Amino acid sequence: MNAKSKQRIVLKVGSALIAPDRQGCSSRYLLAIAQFIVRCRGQGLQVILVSSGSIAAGAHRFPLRARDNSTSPEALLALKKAMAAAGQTEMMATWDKFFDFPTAQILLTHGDLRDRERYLSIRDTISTLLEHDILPIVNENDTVTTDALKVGDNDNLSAMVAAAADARSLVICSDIDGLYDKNPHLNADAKLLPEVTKIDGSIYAMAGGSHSDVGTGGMLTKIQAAEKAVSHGIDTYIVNGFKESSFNDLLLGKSPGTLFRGSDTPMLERLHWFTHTVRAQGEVIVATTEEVHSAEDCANLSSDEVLDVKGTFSEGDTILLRSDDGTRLAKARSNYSSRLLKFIAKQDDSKLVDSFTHERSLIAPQDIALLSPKATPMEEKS
Ligand SMILES: Nc1ncnc2c1ncn2[C@@H]1O[C@H](COP(=O)(O)OP(=O)(O)O)[C@@H](O)[C@H]1O
Ligand SMILES: N[C@@H](CCC(=O)OP(=O)(O)O)C(=O)O
Repeated sequence: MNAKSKQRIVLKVGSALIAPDRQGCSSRYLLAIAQFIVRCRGQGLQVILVSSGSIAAGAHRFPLRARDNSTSPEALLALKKAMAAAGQTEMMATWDKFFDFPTAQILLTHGDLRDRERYLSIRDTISTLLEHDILPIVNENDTVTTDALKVGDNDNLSAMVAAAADARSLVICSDIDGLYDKNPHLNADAKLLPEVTKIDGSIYAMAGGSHSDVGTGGMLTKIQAAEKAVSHGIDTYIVNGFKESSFNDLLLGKSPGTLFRGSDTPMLERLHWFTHTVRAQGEVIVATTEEVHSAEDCANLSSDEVLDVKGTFSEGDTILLRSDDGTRLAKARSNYSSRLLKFIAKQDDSKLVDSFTHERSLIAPQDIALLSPKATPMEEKS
């Protein structure tokens, strides 16, 4: 990590702040956020903005269709994508008006981030923009995404971007003060957690979904994002973006909401990308947990240890290694397609198996990430 990139901050802004009334973009909350960005840059920080809100901002362009209850799910999805396309330009124009420095639009899908070559290209572009004092504004490319291609929410996207940019901190601006021990919209006695030192099942259990009709994911996706970011050494804040005081506090070095402190022992860059950004396209079931203890065990997996192959994947795709009792063991890259792997695993003829595997192991040794046995929702999503 070079010293310069440690000065980077990623700011994620939720839809409710962009278009609070679904009547196009509003400067009501964005002014304070824009001032925060200007002041961060004034302090020598490089800022990357991850801005949600294209759908919320574009909704008012489709008043009749959006209110029509008879619209099919397919037509609704097409409508959302059209709203995103129309709203994205409006949102970029709105942000642009606040600044006397240039902004640049970056639209990404998960398909871009999980491909190593494209990922590295995204990283280079972000760095080049920052070196030229241009503010990158990132959003998911909602118009082209499908279920298989999308990240699905901008909390996780912002953590992936923060890791790619090697940021020092990630600030997630929401419509609430931070993470509470239970959903405060449903529980009057909910308490705010000022700091979370360890993200485990008990933290995920506190998170509920979104109550608004513009937010995506609620607290669950924010915790997933924090888990991704802290393992990269990135301090992650969830703050209330409606309150100007949140930004004043942050500038004074105070945490106005919930802080998840970045790990002192961050994962290696490629391993982090593989663990937290790439998703598995299929599963390989092995006989017992005992067989996979280390990355070396994975790399040496033999065909008779493979019990089953699930899903359809190609050579070079990422797979999840699971034991037959369901334990998640590792994420790894397969050297074989699912069809060929199934065929090899079924063979009793060891000579035939050897003819396939003597030059190439089943699992590619350079990309293996061991997983903790207790799956968290973050891992289930990866
Ligand atoms: N434990 C919790 N603490 C705080 N908010 C929670 C919790 N569980 C669920 N929520 C919901 O998450 C919402 C914030 O997420 P979301 O609606 O997706 O907004 P954003 O647009 O900021 O991403 C809160 O307003 C609240 O309704
Ligand atoms: N990409 C979508 C936003 C998705 C999203 O995560 O929204 P939010 O929960 O408001 O941050 C859009 O621009 O409308």
